[in-house]
Parts: sequence; C-alpha cells; structure tokens
Amino acid sequence: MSDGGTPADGDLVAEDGKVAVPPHVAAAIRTLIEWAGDDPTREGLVDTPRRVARAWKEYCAGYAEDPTVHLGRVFEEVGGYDEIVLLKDIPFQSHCEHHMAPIIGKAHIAYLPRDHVVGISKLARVLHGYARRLQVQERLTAEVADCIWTGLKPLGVAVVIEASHACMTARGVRTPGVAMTTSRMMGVFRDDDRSRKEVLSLMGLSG
Ligand SMILES: Nc1nc2c(ncn2[C@@H]2O[C@H](COP(=O)(O)OP(=O)(O)OP(=O)(O)O)[C@@H](O)[C@H]2O)c(=O)[nH]1
Ligand SMILES: [Zn+2]
Repeated sequence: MSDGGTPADGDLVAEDGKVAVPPHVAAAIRTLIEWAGDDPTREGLVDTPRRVARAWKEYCAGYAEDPTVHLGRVFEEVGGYDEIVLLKDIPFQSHCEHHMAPIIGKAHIAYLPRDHVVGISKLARVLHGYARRLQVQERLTAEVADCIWTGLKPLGVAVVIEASHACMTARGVRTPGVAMTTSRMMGVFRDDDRSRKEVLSLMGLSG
C-alpha cells in the first residue's frame, strides 16, 4: 500500500524519489490556501501543496487496494475451534465524504468460523483498506462486514464501529465528546438473540 510519499505501482516518481504531484493538483491546493485567506507564495507555504497532496494519497491509500485479497490465506488446522473470534478496539482513521474531515475511532470485528479461520491481522487490514477512503461510517461498517462475510463464508459476522467525526467537533455544530456507533450483524448474530448477546458482551457492549 502506498504511504503517500513512497510511490506505488502506477505512480509517477518525482526528483526527490517520492510520489510526483501533478501541477493541477498542487494548483488546486494553492487556490484553497488563498481562498482560506493566506498567501501560498510565502516561504512557509511554498511546499505545502505538495505535502498536502501526498498526505491525501496516504489518507486515501485504500483506493489502490482490494481489501478482499487479505482474506485469501486461511487456516483449517485449528483444533476444532468453533467459537467466536473477536478483534476488539482496533483504532482506525478515515475521512468523511462530506467535509473530508477526520473520522477517528475504533472498531470491533467478530466472526463465527464455519471450518476455517484467517490470520487475525487480516481483519485489521480489511478495516484499514476501507477506512483509507472517503467514507460515511455506515458504509464503512457495511463494507467491512460484507467483505468478511463473502471472503470467509463464516456462520456469522459482527462489526461495531464507534467513532468521532471532526466535522462535528471542529466545525459546524462544534460538539466535542460525541461518538457515533454503527453496527452490522450477519448470519447467526442477526438471526439468533443469544449469539448476538454473546458477541456484544465479548465486545464489552450490552446486548
Ligand atoms: N450519517 C452520517 N452522517 C455523517 C457522517 N459524517 C458526517 N456526517 C454528516 O453529514 C451531514 C452533512 O450535512 P449537510 O447539511 O449536507 O452539510 P453541512 O451544512 O456542512 O452540515 P453541518 O455539519 O450540520 O454544518 C452532517 O450532518 C454531518 O454531521 C457519517 O459518517 N454518517
Ligand atoms: Zn463530515
């Protein structure tokens, strides 16, 4: 995955070895700086359009990947394990598609395996693959859950995301300290109350 400064396949490379920023992209950021009220030609801001462009490549690195590939390698020898697998409190950052402002939060991702499991880091990789795009929290939640559902074909998937939106805290209604919670329950976690309560309790949430 591109980190914004390091070129990935298909990126043009600049003289400094980092991702080349096309002139029209830098010009757009200069226009924004001017519109915000500052002088884009002053010394401290001269390199800012390039930095901002590369930063956005990094924030949006998820567009350059298909998160489903992370679920390609599975393990079947797990001693007959047939209970819930949960990765809890995964920190992530995304950006809202309305204001391109940060969404900062944590996700809990659980599944009930059918006959195989996946390396646990892959659940976080799937999350970041979708988070590093312009998002609404509802779609991010659904995309992560759907990806695990189709990729692993488990008996159940539960994804809960709790996040704070800078477009609500730093601007607009300016209400700090609020968090949005979204969830997507599939399979047994949707159909069976006991399973749903169990997974929510493992997540530290009341069912
Ligand atoms: N449902 C949902 N809303 C979001 C998310 N991120 C930002 N928003 C909201 O998107 C809405 C956009 O509303 P608009 O009225 O079009 O934009 P706005 O005038 O900037 O709205 P304010 O933020 O209220 O100033 C706002 O209410 C945001 O709080 C998200 O992930 N999910
Ligand atoms: Zn927003």
